[in-house]
Amino acid sequence: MSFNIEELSYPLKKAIDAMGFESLTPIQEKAIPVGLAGRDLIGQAQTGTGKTTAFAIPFLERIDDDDKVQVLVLTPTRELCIQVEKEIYKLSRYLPLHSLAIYGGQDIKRQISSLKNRPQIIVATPGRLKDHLRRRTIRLNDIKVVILDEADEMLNMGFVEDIEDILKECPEERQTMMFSATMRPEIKRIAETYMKDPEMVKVSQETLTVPAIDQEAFIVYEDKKLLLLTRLLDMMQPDLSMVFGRTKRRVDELTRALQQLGFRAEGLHGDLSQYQRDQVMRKFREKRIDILVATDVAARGLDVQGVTHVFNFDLPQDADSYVHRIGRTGRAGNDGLAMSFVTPREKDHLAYIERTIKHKIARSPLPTEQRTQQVRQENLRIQVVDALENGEFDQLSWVAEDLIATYGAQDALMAALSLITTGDQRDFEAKRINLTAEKPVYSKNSVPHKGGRGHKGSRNKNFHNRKNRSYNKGKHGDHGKGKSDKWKKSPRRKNAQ
Ligand SMILES: Nc1ncnc2c1ncn2[C@@H]1O[C@H](COP(=O)(O)OP(=O)(O)OP(=O)(O)O)[C@@H](O)[C@H]1O
Ligand SMILES: [Mg+2]
Repeated sequence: MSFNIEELSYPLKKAIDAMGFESLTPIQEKAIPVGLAGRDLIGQAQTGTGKTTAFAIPFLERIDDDDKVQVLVLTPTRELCIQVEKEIYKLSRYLPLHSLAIYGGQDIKRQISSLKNRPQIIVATPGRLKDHLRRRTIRLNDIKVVILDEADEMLNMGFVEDIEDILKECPEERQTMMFSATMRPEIKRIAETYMKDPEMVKVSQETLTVPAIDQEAFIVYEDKKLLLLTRLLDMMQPDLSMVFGRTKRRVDELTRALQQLGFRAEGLHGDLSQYQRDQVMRKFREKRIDILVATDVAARGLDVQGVTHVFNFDLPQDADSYVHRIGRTGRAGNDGLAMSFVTPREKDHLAYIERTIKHKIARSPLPTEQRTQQVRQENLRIQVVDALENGEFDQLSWVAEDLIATYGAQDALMAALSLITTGDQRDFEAKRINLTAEKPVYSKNSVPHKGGRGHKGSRNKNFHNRKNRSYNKGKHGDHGKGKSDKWKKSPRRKNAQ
C-alpha cells in the first residue's frame, strides 16, 4: 500500500483539503514516507507533478514550533523562492509555524525585520542568504532539514560554490533532500557528495517530458519568427502563454514588438528591478497580461494556472532547459502545447534535444497567409457568436437599425466586423518589425548533418506527416471535421488530479 493522505496529521490533511488536492501524486506517495523517516533523498519526477508538496510535507510533520530556523529550502530564482514559500505557507496554515522568503532585490532591512517573527522555515535564493549569513542576521546552527529545489541547476557552475558555502554553515547531522525533473548522472554523483546514503526516489517514465504536453517544431528562418508567432497567437488565442527568448535583449525587443502588435505581453529577465519583476509576475498570475516573454530565468519551477501554450521563440542551449521550459504548461493533469521555432541550421540541435528527452517532436508546416486569414475569420465568428449568446448590446439597437436601413444588413455587418479584426494589419506590421538576429544555437552534443550543411536528410521527410493538418478544428469554426482543437482555442483544462 502506498502512502496516502489519511496517514497525515490533521492540520496537514485539512490544509491539503483546502488546497483542493484529492489524492497524492506519485512522487508525493513515494517521497513522503522516505522524507518522514528522516532519510536523505534525491527526488526526480516530471514537471508539474507536485514536487514542492512532496518535499514540504515531511518537514512540516517533523519540525516543532521552537522559534529557531530549522528548515532551509534553496531555489535558483527569486520568483520560484516566492512561489515555494507561498505553497509552504498554504500547507502550514493550520500549524504553529512561520515561513519566510529571503531573496535578492528586496530591501534587506525589511527582511531583517521580518526575521523578528522567528520563522522556523526559510526559503531562500543563495546569494541573498549568504548576505544574511555574513551579517549574522540568519544562523543555520539549528537546521534540521535542507532542501535544494531544482537541485541539478543549483549544483551547476553558477551556484555550486554558494551552495557549498551555505551547507558548511549547516550542522552535519541534518536531512538533505534534492528535487528536480532532470538529474543527469554526473550531477547526481555530485549531489551524493553532499548527502548521507541518499535514497533515489524516482517516478520513472519513458520520457523526460510530460505526455500531456503536445510538442511541435516549426522550421523557420530567423527573420520570419515574429510573423509566425503572431499568426499562431492569433489563430490559437491561448489563455496564458509563455514565450522564451535566448537573451535579455531578445526578450526586450520581442516584448516591445508584441505590444506594438496589440498583444498584452510583458517581459521578464534578470536585468529588471525586483519591483518590475514582481509586477510582471503579479499581472501574469492575475491574467492582466496574456503573454509572458522571458529568458531562462522563468524556465524552472514556475507554476502559473492557465498557461496553455509555451513557445520556444529561440531553442534553448540544452535539453534540460527544454524540458523545464515546456513544463510551464501541462501541469497537475492539465493539457498543454509547446511549440519550438527552429532555424534550418538548428535542425541538428533539435535532433539532440529529441534524443535526450526520448521523444520525437512533430514538425509542423508553417501557417500560410491564406490559412491564417481563414482561421482569424472563423475566430471572429466565434467572438460574435459568444457576444450574441452572452452580450448585452440593447443600447446599440438604434445604431444597428439605422445602418441596416441605410446600407442593408450584410454590408452593415461586414463593415462592423472589419472594425474588430486586427489580423491582416497585424501581419503587415509584423513583417515590418526587425528584431536583432540571434545566433543559431549549437551544443557540443548536436551532431552535424550527414552530408554537411543544407543536406536534406531523408529523416526529415518522416516529420512532415502532419502536413495536411487543419489549423482550426474547434467547436464553432470547423464544421464537424477532426477532433483536435489545439490550433485555435486553448486546450481544455481537465480538473487537477
Ligand atoms: N496532490 C495534488 N493534487 C493536485 N494538485 C497538486 C497536488 N500536489 C501539487 N499539486 C499542484 O500541482 C501544481 C504543480 O506542483 P509543483 O509546482 O510542486 O510541481 P513540480 O513537480 O515542482 O514542477 P517543476 O518540476 O516544474 O518545478 C501546483 O499547482 C500544485 O499546487
Ligand atoms: Mg518545482
